Amino acid sequence: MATQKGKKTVLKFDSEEDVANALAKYTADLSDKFIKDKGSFTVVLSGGTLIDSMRKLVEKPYKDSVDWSKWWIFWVDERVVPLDHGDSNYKLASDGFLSKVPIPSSNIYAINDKESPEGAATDYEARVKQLVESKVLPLSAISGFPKFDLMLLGMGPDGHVASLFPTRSQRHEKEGLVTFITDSPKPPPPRITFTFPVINSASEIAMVITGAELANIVDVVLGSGLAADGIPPPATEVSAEEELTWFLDKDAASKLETSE
Ligand SMILES: O=C(O)[C@H](O)[C@@H](O)[C@H](O)[C@H](O)COP(=O)(O)O
Repeated sequence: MATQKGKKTVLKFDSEEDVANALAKYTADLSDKFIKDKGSFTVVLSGGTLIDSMRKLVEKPYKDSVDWSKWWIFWVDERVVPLDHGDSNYKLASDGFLSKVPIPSSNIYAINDKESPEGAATDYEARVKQLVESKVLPLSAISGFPKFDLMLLGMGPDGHVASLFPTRSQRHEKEGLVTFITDSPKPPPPRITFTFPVINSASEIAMVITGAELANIVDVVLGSGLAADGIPPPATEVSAEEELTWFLDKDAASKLETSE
């Protein structure tokens, strides 16, 4: 299957607040576009600070202007803990975002938290495949994998995205849609995660990266692409079929060459 990488754009903002404002407009504009084009908007969330970065989306004008009834929500990775556990990405998103906008609950795809990590990955993959069957999710004409409209991703200081870590095998998974890990270097250990073939089949991807603690890895990923240990950080593998957009605040971009 031919691979095609879309456009890559790097946006730098003076503050995290400016990133949040820009992310809200970007997401609302994509919502309008996809709902106009195909009647739905499929959005894949990360955990971590991303949900806080989405806070402007649940304020005016977007709270009232976005057609939330046409949104479908998924997670790019999830910790295999009860959905009401403090470590759950579902709980994080529910408390900070989903409880504030009227997305139909039947359109929100949380993991089956009664399963083992392997069982939860198998279950999530089956449910994504069912949505392809029912035409909610198209298949990418390039990769043949399910194609989500928008993925909102964070990145760890080691350059991990989702739960695809530099020294773990899951980053190399090329067949399955969803895999699992039981020894995540970032706690908690048990997680499920979309694989790179699914991530990189998305139409649009936003990498939302703020804070000085990520400045080094941002310079590696957007600069040399090689970390000190010589291992390419997983974030260097991220691409979108239409556009990959990096949203950086000044602190996260502080090590980038000014010419970037
Ligand atoms: O489940 C998770 O932990 C996230 O999906 C993870 O991939 C996160 O996006 C990065 O670790 C960045 O986390 P921060 O945004 O908190 O820095």
